[in-house]
Amino acid sequence: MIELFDVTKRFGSETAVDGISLRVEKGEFCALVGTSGCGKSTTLRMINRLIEHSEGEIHLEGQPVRSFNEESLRRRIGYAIQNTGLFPHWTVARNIGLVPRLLKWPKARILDRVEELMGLLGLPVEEFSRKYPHQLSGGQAQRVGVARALAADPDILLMDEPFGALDPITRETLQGELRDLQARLHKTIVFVTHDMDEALALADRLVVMHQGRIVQQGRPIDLLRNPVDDFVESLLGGMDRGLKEAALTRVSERMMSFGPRLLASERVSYDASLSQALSVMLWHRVDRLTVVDDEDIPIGELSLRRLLGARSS
Ligand SMILES: Nc1ncnc2c1ncn2[C@@H]1O[C@H](COP(=O)(O)OP(=O)(O)OP(=O)(O)O)[C@@H](O)[C@H]1O
Repeated sequence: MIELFDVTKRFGSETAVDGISLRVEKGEFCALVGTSGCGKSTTLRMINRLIEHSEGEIHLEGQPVRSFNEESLRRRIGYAIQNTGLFPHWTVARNIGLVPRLLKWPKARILDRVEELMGLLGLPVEEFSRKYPHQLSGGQAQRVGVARALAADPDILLMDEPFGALDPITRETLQGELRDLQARLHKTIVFVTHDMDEALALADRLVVMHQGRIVQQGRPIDLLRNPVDDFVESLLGGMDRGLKEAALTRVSERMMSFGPRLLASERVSYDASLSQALSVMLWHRVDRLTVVDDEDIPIGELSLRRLLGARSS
């Protein structure tokens, strides 16, 4: 668990972070969003003490972060950043093993861990372990960055725009993989991003910052439905909020289980989002879809009325 109590950071006369309080539960995925310069990266870096806070308290598992020495912070907190920060003259394997080496793990254990992580991040050992960062694509380099952040099996992962420089398809793939990793490894993640769709898709808790302060935080769906002011509303997509909300709702939440009836001509998975279902309806000019399970077996129906939230079909 990470807790910030009334934390302020000043750089000279400038206040970058202004009295913020935040609690990220164990295993929670928290996304920090806001306009450029609002203090997101500074907040992240105060958690692992790359930047020292000026006022307030930051706690990890109930202990002040200042009471941890450098080694135990390295062990507990992984850090991944946009341009990966990989050492250009080190191989992929050596880059991933950085923190375990600093922690003086035995060589064989480091090797095992590096290979395990390369497997986890979809980087075949034979192909990649001896490559250098300049021989990697952007997406591969980001995977190495995430593997390195996970190397010492930290409870906490801090990620600053880790997929920022990637094309939309690679980015979406890595987002999906991060979501799967999170589901399997239950890390506590604080994630900074400029991309609202990325934040909405990944976060359990969304934290909106503006000029060094937190203006609203909560579940993405709650912020979409009840933004506190015009700033939050426009940051969350203004008129597109309805589509963003539909992207967060599964077909299974709105479908009608089958009674005996005619199948609709077009199908959609129970696990698709309402925005995907709406897209299928628009594309095929139909107002009802057959809902299918993972084996493509019909299990229900979604009508446009139900998609829009009406109770009867
Ligand atoms: N080391 C520093 N020295 C002086 N000022 C700094 C330093 N780091 C950040 N700042 C200032 O603090 C404010 C917050 O910066 P920060 O990088 O945290 O914002 P951000 O929300 O992450 O922005 P972006 O989305 O553009 O990365 C900015 O005004 C920035 O200029």
